Amino acid sequence: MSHLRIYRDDTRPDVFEDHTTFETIRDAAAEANIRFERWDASQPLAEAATQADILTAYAEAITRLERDCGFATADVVSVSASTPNHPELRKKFLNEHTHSEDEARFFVEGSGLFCIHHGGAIYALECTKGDLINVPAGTRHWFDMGPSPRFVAIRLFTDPKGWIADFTGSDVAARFPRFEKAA
Ligand SMILES: CSCCC(=O)/C(O)=C/O
Ligand SMILES: [Fe+2]
Ligand code: NI
Repeated sequence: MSHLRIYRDDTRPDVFEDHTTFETIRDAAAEANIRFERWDASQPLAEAATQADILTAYAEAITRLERDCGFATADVVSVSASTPNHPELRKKFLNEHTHSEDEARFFVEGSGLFCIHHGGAIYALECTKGDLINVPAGTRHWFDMGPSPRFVAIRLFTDPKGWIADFTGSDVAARFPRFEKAA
């Protein structure tokens, strides 16, 4: 299940506000300008599904996001414990960064933890299959796929160059709990 914990960024992370229902997660996330929705993710995907297969299976959702939100391109990030370089991939997203465009991700399989740093708080949002998250441009955040990852996420971009991040240089991500869920 999706799960949101909200920590203060200036205290120990053992005190937090906990949200476990869709409505309370959506409303609390909206305080940080995070869009959180549940979308249909019931398209069957073969174990060996390629990026093109996944984009085709979810073409309708992608077209809707492109039309309504101005995204120009989409790609797929699919990582599992058998992905050879998954520890390096985990590290790539693990430090606080921003993007010059909105970060929209649609989880069609598995789960991962988005941490958004906004207004003196850390919004740690575990996204699972069917979740659509949009983190606005310029928002400090990081993402943890965990030590034994399993997720497939569709990423939408307005810049055809794809994923470009500006790292803040902050060590804040290291002060909050990691995503430890096993695949
Ligand atoms: C869940 S998609 C991979 C993570 C990513 O693209 C990103 O920018 C994390 O902050
Ligand atoms: Fe990001
Ligand atoms: Ni949970």
